Amino acid sequence: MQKLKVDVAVIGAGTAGLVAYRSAKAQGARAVMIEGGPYGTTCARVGCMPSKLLIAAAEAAHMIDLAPAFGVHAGEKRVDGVAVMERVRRERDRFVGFVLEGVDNIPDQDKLRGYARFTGPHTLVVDDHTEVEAARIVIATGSAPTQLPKLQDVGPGVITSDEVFYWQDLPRSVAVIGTGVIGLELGQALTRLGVRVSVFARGGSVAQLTDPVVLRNAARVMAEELDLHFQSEIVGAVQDGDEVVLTIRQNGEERAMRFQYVLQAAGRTPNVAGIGIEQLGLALGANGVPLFDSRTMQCGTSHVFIAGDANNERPVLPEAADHGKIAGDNAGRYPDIRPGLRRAPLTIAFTEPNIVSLGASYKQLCAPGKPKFAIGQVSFENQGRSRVMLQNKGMLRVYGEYGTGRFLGAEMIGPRAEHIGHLLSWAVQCRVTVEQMLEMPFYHPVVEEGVRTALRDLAANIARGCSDIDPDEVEPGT
Ligand SMILES: Cc1cc2nc3c(=O)[nH]c(=O)nc-3n(C[C@H](O)[C@H](O)[C@H](O)COP(=O)(O)OP(=O)(O)OC[C@H]3O[C@@H](n4cnc5c(N)ncnc54)[C@H](O)[C@@H]3O)c2cc1C
Ligand SMILES: NC(=O)c1ccc[n+]([C@@H]2O[C@H](COP(=O)([O-])OP(=O)(O)OC[C@H]3O[C@@H](n4cnc5c(N)ncnc54)[C@H](O)[C@@H]3O)[C@@H](O)[C@H]2O)c1
Repeated sequence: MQKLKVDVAVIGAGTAGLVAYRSAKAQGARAVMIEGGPYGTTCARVGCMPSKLLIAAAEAAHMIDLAPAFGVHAGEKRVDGVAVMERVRRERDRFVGFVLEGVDNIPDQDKLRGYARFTGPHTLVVDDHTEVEAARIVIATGSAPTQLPKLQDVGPGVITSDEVFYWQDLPRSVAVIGTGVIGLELGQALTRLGVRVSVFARGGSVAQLTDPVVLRNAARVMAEELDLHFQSEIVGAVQDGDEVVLTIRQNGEERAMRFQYVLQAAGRTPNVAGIGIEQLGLALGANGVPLFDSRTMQCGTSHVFIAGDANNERPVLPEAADHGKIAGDNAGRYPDIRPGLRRAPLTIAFTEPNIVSLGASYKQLCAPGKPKFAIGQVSFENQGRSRVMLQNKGMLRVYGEYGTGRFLGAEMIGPRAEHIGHLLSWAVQCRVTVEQMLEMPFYHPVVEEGVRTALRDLAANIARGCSDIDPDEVEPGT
């Protein structure tokens, strides 16, 4: 077996791992990056980029459906599934190509191919061909789609999002399990592209929303377009030829339905099982993830750091990059550990309307021991510009601190919310007050005028010292 001795070993060459490797090198460390799967990152290969490519095609199809309401008629709509998927794969491969170029530029002696597992606190074995002794280690192993026990070993018709972006054609029908970000983004996109889609949720969650008022609104808005079934339990599934017979229990009644595919979108599990993590002797938290400091990415006081989806803190791309930088810097300059830059939280589901949370969530603000907070809100149903664009759906709720008047966060479903989310998360990070936000420019006619309405409502409630919160609405959603 080949033996290697390094300052820093990074496990995983995804976004977090690549950034961690480069950051450790920049600190002057002798570093090696270990990758067991294909290079190219989850984001570019089977995540952010191909999903947004599919959504872009769906938006084009949707504009044709919407056009007659403006008096514009485009003729008969035809979706060429082969061409749609060919563009998704071609453009995806282009994005992956940029990542591969970056990997090619890393010296060969710094790259190891194979799956790493711990054999001791400082030792890793890679696919039984190399033993690595590392003074410090960064775990950046990402996450994998959660496999539902009721759908195990059914057959080729039960898939995850990983398979979707290798399709050669659009399927006839898909059952989506889960109303999280993946389920709603892909479920809506496929519906708009003419695929028969039904979405099943075991509870009532909608993407990352926790504010019960926004959540109810979002459930209604999404159900206007999607065949959405909340409170549905999977009873079982059987592969029958090229279809899956899926049995669902809803309101005590069982129903069997046929779909070409059943897409599991029930969350992602951090890849920390099966890598010998117990060899590290670290305290483990939920999902077996070592307890770590989210400012330094250090696990306990050890020489081990954890970054990206592997730590399950905020499993989105910008956070993976930030985690990787902090972990790599600290692993490189160990034992000089420093807190790195953490930004205001921001998550965006690229559904239409977009679903966004930023800053402190409603659920976080409702946590035991937290002081009361003020709420302001606006509906986009009669908002000027939203109506002009025929996108007058959804609502925004904004949160502020009594006394200081500081802006704390927001949850929303609404038009252009991906941009409004940025604006508001920057305000959270700048720690401005609601009054200061209202002193900023607002053009006309823009969706941001709706944001101003919500902020005015919030400012008034802060000034009054109380909000009109319905007691039925204080229980945060999930
Ligand atoms: C369908 C989908 C859509 C998404 N859309 C968005 C979006 O729009 N915006 C957004 O911000 N985020 C999005 N995300 C989330 C985003 O893709 C992830 O948060 C991000 O890619 C995580 O990066 P990472 O470096 O932690 O993991 P990865 O990129 O998965 O890297 C982990 C690497 O570790 C390797 N590995 C695992 N175990 C081992 C081992 N034992 N030894 C060696 N190598 C190992 C894996 O092969 C992998 O290459 C999406 C995710 C999905 C699935
Ligand atoms: N736009 C984006 O930023 C984006 C897009 C896609 C994915 N992602 C990332 O990928 C992660 C995974 O996405 P996701 O949609 O799979 O997860 P999610 O956590 O957003 O949603 C999971 C869904 O599955 C349901 N569920 C969980 N366990 C279940 C069970 N046993 N049976 C039935 N349903 C069950 C949940 O109720 C929920 O509706 C997200 O957390 C996000 O970080 C981000």
